[in-house]
Amino acid sequence: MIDSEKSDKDFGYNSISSDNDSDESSDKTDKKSTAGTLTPDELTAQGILFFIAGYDTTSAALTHTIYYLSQHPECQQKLYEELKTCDEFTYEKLVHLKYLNAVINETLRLAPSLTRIQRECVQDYKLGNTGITIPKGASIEIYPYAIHRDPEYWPNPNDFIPDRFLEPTHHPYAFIPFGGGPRLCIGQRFALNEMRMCLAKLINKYQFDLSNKTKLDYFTGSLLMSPKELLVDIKARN
Ligand code: HEM
Repeated sequence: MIDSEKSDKDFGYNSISSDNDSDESSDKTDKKSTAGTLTPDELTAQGILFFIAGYDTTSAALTHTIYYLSQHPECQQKLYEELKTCDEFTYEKLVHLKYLNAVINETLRLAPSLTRIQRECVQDYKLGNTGITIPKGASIEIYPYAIHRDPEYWPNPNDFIPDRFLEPTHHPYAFIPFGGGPRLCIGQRFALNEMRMCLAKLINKYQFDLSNKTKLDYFTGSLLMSPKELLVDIKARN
């Protein structure tokens, strides 16, 4: 869906933490890595990033999916019916379940785990015919949350309507839960597989309903849309 073949230069910007500047923020005493190697600081940073980027994002997305499905029992039923048509839950089979994928996409549209993507402009860049020039050095903040709810691209933008992803016609950059360009989320495929498997197993066995304790509160002060907890009623299906 996203043209990740395009280079950042096509858009006039580079990722903030590009290879060239990655050493600037690290301890001056830390040895610079040479091509093909990582310093201990870089290894630690990558390890921490994988925990934050790889765990919290997916758990937030799964929490939101259960929340929306509890709010919309008709969508949950439709998903359950689709799952019943699948003889075994394998990655290969789940990837073809259209409604399951639509539910996940619609969840990531309404609640993109990462609300903000950052870039730094590396050269003056004219923004089409808008008359706006982004100056070199400017920090660029891209808000998937706002783009995903723009009524210009999404009719009834605040409503949970998985069907809109069955035959999607949206502009590719109107849906960017995993970012875009060369720094697109490296874990996108893994995360989607993980979510498909987890949801298939959960919805196949259990029914989730809103309870009078259901309330979505978020941890604040982070880039992540990270729910504190989700209390819902759970019934085992027969
Ligand atoms: C639903 C789950 C996930 C969402 C919504 C998500 C979203 C994102 C977004 C928006 C970015 C920034 C992309 C950009 O700057 O253009 C990103 C980067 C990244 N993600 Fe994910 N992510 C998810 C799961 C994962 C998983 C499972 C992993 C690892 C196993 C992962 C690893 C990373 C890493 C390492 C980066 C930095 C890539 C770079 O700067 O080159 N993410 N993710």
